[in-house]
Amino acid sequence: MLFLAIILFPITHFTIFVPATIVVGALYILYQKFTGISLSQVRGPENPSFWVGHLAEFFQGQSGHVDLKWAKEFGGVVRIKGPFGQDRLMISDAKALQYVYQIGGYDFPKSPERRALSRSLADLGPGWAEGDIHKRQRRVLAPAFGAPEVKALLPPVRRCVHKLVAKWKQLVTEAPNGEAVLNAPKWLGLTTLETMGEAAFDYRFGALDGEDNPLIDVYNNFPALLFGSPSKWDVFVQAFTGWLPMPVIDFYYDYFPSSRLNVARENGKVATQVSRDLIEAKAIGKHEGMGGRDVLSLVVKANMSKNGKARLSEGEVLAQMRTLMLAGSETTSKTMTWFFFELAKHPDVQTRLREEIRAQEKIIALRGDTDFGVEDYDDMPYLKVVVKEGLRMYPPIPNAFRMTGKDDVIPLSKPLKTATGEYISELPVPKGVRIITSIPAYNQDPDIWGPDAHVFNPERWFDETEKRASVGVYSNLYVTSTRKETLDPIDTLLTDSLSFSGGVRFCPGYKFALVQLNTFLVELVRNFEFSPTEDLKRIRMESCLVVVPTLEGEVEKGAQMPLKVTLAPQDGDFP
Ligand code: HEM
Repeated sequence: MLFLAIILFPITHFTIFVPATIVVGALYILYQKFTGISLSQVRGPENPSFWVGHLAEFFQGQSGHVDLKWAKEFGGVVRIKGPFGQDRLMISDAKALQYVYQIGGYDFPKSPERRALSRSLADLGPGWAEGDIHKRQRRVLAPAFGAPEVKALLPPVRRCVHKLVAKWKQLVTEAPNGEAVLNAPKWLGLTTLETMGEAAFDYRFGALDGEDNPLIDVYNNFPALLFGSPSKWDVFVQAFTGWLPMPVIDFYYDYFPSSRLNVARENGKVATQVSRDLIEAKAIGKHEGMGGRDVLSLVVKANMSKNGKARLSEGEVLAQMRTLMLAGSETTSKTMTWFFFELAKHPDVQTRLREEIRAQEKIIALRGDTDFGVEDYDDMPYLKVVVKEGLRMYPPIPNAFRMTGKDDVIPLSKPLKTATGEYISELPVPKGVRIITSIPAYNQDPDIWGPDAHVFNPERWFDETEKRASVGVYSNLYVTSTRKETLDPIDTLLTDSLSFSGGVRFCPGYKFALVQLNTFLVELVRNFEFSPTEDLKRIRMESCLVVVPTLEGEVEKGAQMPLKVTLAPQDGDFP
């Protein structure tokens, strides 16, 4: 096939892309002229390029920066341009987001080019699926992520974090002056991968033991290698594929010669093989360390209990595993990295959190225990607000890419000023418009979070009377969409921001993610003190599907965030 792809490269390149570009461009300009609903009244920045519109700025810049700039200048709905002057909408208005995520649901499908991208990353799993197929897949995933099931995942997560603690203690005590400089994303990434392996699949990667494992290689730096620093050509081709028929887009992802796409292909091959081996091992009774309570066993069991069309095919089960591996490890590890970035910059927050941890340690000791449970996390108000604030400031998946599935009217929470100076409270949109939701612009909207919305300030969550009331239920998209009445201790750890998405595609792994985030924070802050290095002045929020920290001038080195780490003061050391 590779041979065929090499032969076809010049053919696909010139006989598909070039003429198709001209035809599609001309057709699109005609279409724009003659379709009924126009978006011309929606304001937005001037188009910098006929070929890529604003997409280069969007994908090449730091995550969230341009979103915040545009939202500040133009409001909750901004018209930006794709290739050939194609209109796209960037949305951060609360009511509009609620409409797109929840009320509209499958009426706002992923665009074909994003579905094809999801397929290349995790096959025909939930990231690719739409409508009934998506519902069916989510029904099989759901039983693995209930509150009791997720609580059972705490011990393996804790075990992995303890391993990291032991590693870091060794590095810190061996370092000159007891101060080590550690690259946080590397260590947190390896540990998250290990927790995903143990808790989700009952599988040991050996990531923290320096073991050779092909999966570690293919997941290491995966988002940065695949999506980091795209050229204008990369941006154009990715957007342009959206105009091609689905089989051609799939062909492009499967065979088009590209070093970036090869990263995804290699990842897919290895991840599918490991997933297949694991499922087989489960079928013959190996890997039963978690007694069948790991996510994979529960998914396989839920699937067995379904009949006929409700059941997932073998390929779909493999796709669920690849999705979980990808969606579960990179998101949590990168979020955690940004948490420690803020803790390093805010010693006051770190000290207060450590004091709360020490106080809870005493309560735990009194009951004759040593380990923190989910209920302990729930009893720690400061820990909760640190997690919420970290997630608000650093949503690891900052945007969702959708399109309008039909002509529609999107309601707005704040009147939107149009190009003619009028104000509108709802926006008519034609079918087929690409929509980019901006979680950073929503999570940092000053009308919702106050004038200090751009500042990391866990305290804000203690002020329940505050401005979030101004947008009512919409400030809390996720909770209103699903379960307000069934609050469990894990649920009350939930963030009110949009970082776990909402509606039909809300993150199914959020409870597990919260268990991980709380465990990492408690165990690491309990044992270590973090402070910034000079390098943090060069930190960049690289937009790589997830938000990867890199250093200005060294972007090609992938994820970097060097932090100074020392042993934490013990009880008597507190001032
Ligand atoms: C801090 C950690 C995490 C954050 C902030 C997060 C956030 C998100 C967001 C925003 C989406 C929706 C993307 C979209 O709308 O297209 C999503 C989807 C998803 N997440 Fe998470 N996630 C996290 C961790 C996890 C974990 C630990 C798992 C599983 C073990 C997981 C599994 C999934 C899956 C399977 C989907 C696809 C859902 C679908 O398309 O129906 N996530 N996540």
